Amino acid sequence: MEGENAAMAPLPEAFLHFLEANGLDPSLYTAIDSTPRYIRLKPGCEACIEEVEAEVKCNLENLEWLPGFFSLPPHVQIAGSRAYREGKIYGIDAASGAAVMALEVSPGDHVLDLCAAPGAKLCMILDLLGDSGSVTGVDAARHRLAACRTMLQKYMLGDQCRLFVADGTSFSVIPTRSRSDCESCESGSEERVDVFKEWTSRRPWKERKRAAKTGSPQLMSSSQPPELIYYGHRSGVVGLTKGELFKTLSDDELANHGYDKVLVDAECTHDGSIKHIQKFEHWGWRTFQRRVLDAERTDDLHALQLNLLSNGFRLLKAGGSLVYSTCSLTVAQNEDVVEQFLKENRTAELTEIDAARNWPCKGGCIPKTWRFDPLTSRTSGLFIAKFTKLVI
Ligand SMILES: C[S@@+](CC[C@H](N)C(=O)[O-])C[C@H]1O[C@@H](n2cnc3c(N)ncnc32)[C@H](O)[C@@H]1O
Repeated sequence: MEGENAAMAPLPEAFLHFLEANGLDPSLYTAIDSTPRYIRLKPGCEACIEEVEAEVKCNLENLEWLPGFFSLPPHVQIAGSRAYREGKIYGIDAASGAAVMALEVSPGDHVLDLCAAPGAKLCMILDLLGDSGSVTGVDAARHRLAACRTMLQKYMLGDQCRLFVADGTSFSVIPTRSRSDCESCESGSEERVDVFKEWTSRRPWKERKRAAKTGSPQLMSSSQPPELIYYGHRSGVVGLTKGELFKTLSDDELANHGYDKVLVDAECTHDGSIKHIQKFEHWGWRTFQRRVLDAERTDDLHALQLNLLSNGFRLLKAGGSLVYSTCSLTVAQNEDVVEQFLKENRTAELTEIDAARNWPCKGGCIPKTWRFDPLTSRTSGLFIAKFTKLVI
């Protein structure tokens, strides 16, 4: 069977070609099998560390540079542990945690997560948010966003969150601030009928019939309207009319009424992701070649990444911050996208990430950008850049 006994060394020919074409050193991947696993403790569950250690039969090592994160030996499985089932710990790589920390989420922020599923970073944002503010999660893949909704329910994090199946390159729904905060967003003349009530998982009969008729595409395209698949009772949706929820604003209005923080954890070739590489060891490298390395897809991805970044930035308020990350290590999907984006957006400024001073990672090919990789950082691979929207 293809992929059976596939070892990390030597790497398959197709992957080596991909690395060479992208100027990446294959030795980055020699540490994959010894890279630790990471967990994040749910805030308030600090007392359960010993319980987790006893269950997984190893010590949890505190990551000094990333609050709430612990490393475990690579072979340890957490999915069967009681702490995981009970929602006290999350499985999330430390590099992903760093991307969220770079956002510097403050209580009260309205945060947009433009490629949110399956939701490890979204949950961390919600844990950092405190009792006020909101998080809007968007993803083009319905089944992946449905998994994200399940995760919100498991970790009891849904109150201040709403989830839209939508194309992030054209998504336009503004944050739901309190109505008095946003007078210009109000549609005074609109009759307040048909307002959103408390969310229920049971869709009305009419809606189910419509969905059955049209079918449910797996990936949302930019021509389809966003579909709200979940909202918590403190997400700001309850009490709004459809017209208010989906009201769009001009770019000038967005400068005042856009999101405070935006995360664009963009779709990519996943070539830096340990989880993906290990998945393909199992599935077979031919699948990897077809699904990941295909040149045409890589070109499309570059445009998709730039469009996601540009639209995320458009929805940011002036003075707000955006973090762009990918789990690819290629320059084409990272620094090239950043440079092109800066050329096209004069109000965007690449920003220093203060926390990065303590991160075990390397600088990117342009100043103020960062690269995690298994060899340097003992984490999965991740590129991180942060932008501020200038007030002009
Ligand atoms: C790297 S994953 C995001 C991981 C996620 N941030 C997390 O922490 O769990 C990229 C996501 O982008 C989504 N995606 C791909 N194209 C998209 C688009 N045009 N608009 C929005 N999301 C898209 C994919 O479905 C995928 O879930």
